[in-house]
Amino acid sequence: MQQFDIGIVGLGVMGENLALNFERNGFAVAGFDQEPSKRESFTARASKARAARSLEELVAGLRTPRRVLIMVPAGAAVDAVIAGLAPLLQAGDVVIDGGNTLFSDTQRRALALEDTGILYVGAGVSGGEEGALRGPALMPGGHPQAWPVIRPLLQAIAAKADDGEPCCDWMGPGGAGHFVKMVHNGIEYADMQIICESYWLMHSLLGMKPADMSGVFARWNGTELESYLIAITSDILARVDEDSGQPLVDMILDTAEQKGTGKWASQLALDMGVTAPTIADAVFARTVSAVKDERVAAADILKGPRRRFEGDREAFIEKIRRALLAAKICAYAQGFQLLRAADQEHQWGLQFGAIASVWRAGCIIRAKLLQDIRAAFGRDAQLVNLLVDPHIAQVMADCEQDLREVVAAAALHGIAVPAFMSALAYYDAYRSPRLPANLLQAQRDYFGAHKYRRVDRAGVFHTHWTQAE
Ligand SMILES: NC(=O)C1=CN([C@@H]2O[C@H](COP(=O)(O)OP(=O)(O)OC[C@H]3O[C@@H](n4cnc5c(N)ncnc54)[C@H](OP(=O)(O)O)[C@@H]3O)[C@@H](O)[C@H]2O)C=CC1
Ligand SMILES: O=C(CO)[C@H](O)[C@H](O)COP(=O)(O)O
Repeated sequence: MQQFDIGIVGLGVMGENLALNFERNGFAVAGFDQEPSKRESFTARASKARAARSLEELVAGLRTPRRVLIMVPAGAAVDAVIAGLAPLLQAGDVVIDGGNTLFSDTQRRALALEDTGILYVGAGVSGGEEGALRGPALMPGGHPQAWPVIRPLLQAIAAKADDGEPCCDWMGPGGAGHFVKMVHNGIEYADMQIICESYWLMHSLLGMKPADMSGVFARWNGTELESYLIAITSDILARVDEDSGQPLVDMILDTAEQKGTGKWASQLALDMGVTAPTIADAVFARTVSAVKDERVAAADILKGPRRRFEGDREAFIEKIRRALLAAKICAYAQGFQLLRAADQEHQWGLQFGAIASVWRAGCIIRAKLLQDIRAAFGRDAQLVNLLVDPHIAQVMADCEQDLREVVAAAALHGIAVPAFMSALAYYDAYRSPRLPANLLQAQRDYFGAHKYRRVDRAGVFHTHWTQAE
């Protein structure tokens, strides 16, 4: 009997919780996982949802047009699931990949399914385990005919912003949904890194203990910085390790891992010629953390300053807060630049205000600041850079001196704050009518006859630099 509204393939952290979310919202759900223990735990947690023993059984139980959500690890597993599903489905059925898939893989898969009439969707899903269960932010994109078929279900399970709007909107055709999610994660990487750098400055420069820093982050969460990541940072810093009795954060090895979305965002920024250094530096901050043994050995060889912090500690904590706000804005500016470039290249018709809207709740980067960002794109939907919106530019003007002082203090005390530094460099470069690229062009022309353009007349020019005048 065809009784299920949606089938979910992959009942791991995300798939199982999304299934329970659909069920709570009144939808009949069937799930399948290749791992029998996952099917059992799913059946145990669900009230009416069923675990199928095969893809055939899953598909046979779905109402038409069938809706199948794939929540397996990105890459080969998605291809394997599609290969299993496609022969079982028919034209008009919808397949949604909700994993963190590279957008070009989504475009490739959509193209491969085109002749079958199966409507393929790549949906960004954010919110982690808790978000999946209680209400994630959803960023679907792909075959436009799929949207009316999946919209009622996705908008029902999505987080709701303060104004009641569901944090789920159609991003555009092709790989638009997965591209938007990748940029979300790039911003997530940068935001996490500047929060870590703030913690590290308070630890290294001010000698603060995690419990005290937890209080600082809790206080900050009552300001313009209010966000999920600031809130969880406060919680994390307050947690005591049951085994050692020490703050748990001090017992965690300082080597960061990553699954690839921040790297893709940085690679694509380079490919598209978009300046996104704070996102890239957040990725590099993870890679340098990962070479722990090298860092420990280098610490005995490489010298740095030995200074103590002298100054007003409370005033410096406030400077860090304001630097964090400025750097966070720079990270968002870079993320939206990336979206803008991709939109121009792929003609997706991305609505930047709607994207900011969707990120207001449910997702990992949810933050009060997104209200301002949404308002900025409301004032000018084609805003060339978030930084030049009048309100955002004023916030930057209010905080830029704090960012400078925090970066300067870090540099003078030998504390690595790469994301803060690159945010400041981005801001200064972007607001500079002149940069030293004139000399760079001359160097390129000198050694490679690459030519340059002049400030006083049109055309391209080459100078025989080694010939006497
Ligand atoms: N965890 C998170 O916070 C978030 C994750 N995501 C993305 O969502 C996707 C899923 O993540 P997550 O739930 O954490 O991953 P998990 O590893 O927890 O779950 C994936 C599940 O899919 C199963 N699976 C793998 N291949 C197949 C297959 N061919 N057929 C059926 N089942 C299969 C796995 O089984 P087995 O264990 O046997 O391999 C596993 O049970 C990923 O792309 C991830 O990046 C997105 C947002 C947040
Ligand atoms: O997509 C997510 C949140 O939005 C996932 O949690 C993702 O795993 C985070 O990336 P990484 O594992 O590389 O830190």
